[in-house]
Amino acid sequence: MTAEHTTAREPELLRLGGVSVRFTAAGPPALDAVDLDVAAREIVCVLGPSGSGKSTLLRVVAGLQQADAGQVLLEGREQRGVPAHRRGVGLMFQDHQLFPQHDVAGNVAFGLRMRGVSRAERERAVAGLLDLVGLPGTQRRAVASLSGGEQQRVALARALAPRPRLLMLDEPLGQLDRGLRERLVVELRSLFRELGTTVLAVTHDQGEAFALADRVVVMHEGRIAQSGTPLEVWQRPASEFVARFLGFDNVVEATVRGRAAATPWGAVPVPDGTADGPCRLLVRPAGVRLTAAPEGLNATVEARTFRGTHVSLLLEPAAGPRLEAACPLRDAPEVGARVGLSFAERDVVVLDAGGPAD
Ligand SMILES: Nc1ncnc2c1ncn2[C@@H]1O[C@H](COP(=O)(O)OP(=O)(O)OP(=O)(O)O)[C@@H](O)[C@H]1O
Repeated sequence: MTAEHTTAREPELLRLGGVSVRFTAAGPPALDAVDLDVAAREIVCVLGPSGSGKSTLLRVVAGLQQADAGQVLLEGREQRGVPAHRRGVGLMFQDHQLFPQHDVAGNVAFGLRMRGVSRAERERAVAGLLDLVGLPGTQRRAVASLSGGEQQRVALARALAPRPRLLMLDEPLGQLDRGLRERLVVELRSLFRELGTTVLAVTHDQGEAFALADRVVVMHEGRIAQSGTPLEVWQRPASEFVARFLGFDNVVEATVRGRAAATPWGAVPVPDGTADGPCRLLVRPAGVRLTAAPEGLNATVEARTFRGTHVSLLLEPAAGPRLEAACPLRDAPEVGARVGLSFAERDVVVLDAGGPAD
């Protein structure tokens, strides 16, 4: 350990510095000089499309994959050469791999038995953990007799049992149906908060990431495209890639001059302080306001989709590409209706330079 890691400031619980992994000499790296810090008790969710390097990142931290370059530090200590079982990290994978020949207690106690914890202590710990995950008294149940959601909780109890300093979850709720996932994710968050667990989770489901995380890290082609609180990333996607990944498609070329940008949709107001010149611009659907035609930009309603809290409208404007608008239920016009459009500055985001997402 070098001197800079022993200075006054507590080191991050996890620090990745310039971590690269390359599986093939010819292709792009799976991880490309990734820097990432995770503070103690922080819940970080890594989000990204398939193949962006999320699992590889977890595997490097766990010691299941060697980095070709860069450093992994846990509590300030370089982990190169430290085997997976000595890193003090817990892992829970998508297919939770419970041992079918063991009952619930046998599964939860697995890591404790490996560490030589006494039987009485194991029994106490298992009972406590099963209470914690909402499965009290299920010690003797066969894992095959449990529902998917219950098995997921057993897997979680097993991962928590050795009290890992860092808990890593790979698509933790991937197999479960949406309703159960939404409920479990809320439970997980409060459980981690209560225990003060530091969590690094990987998911391709943005709803899950946004509900679980203190901080969301969006990956693209082995690099971190954006890191921020769920609100920051949602409100201010940094690039066109992140915007489109989150499902925002109202992105156009624009030229900013003062407080407005010239776009194919006409003039769009931009936030104060935006630099003059060409850029890519996002208008979040909530910022596309409907007015009575023929005010503003005229458009026809092509489709409407009920989203529970609002209606999503697909609009064909008189000029420029199609637009999505989010509209309150009671105000949603019918398909075929002609409407006028205006744009709300607070939902306009100037995106970082860089080519359009592929
Ligand atoms: N063992 C391996 N050998 C060769 N290539 C690999 C290996 N593991 C991963 N890759 C490649 O590295 C890249 C990153 O893969 P990784 O599994 O980390 O992505 P991911 O974001 O977790 O994807 P998914 O969401 O599909 O699980 C992909 O291009 C993948 O094909």
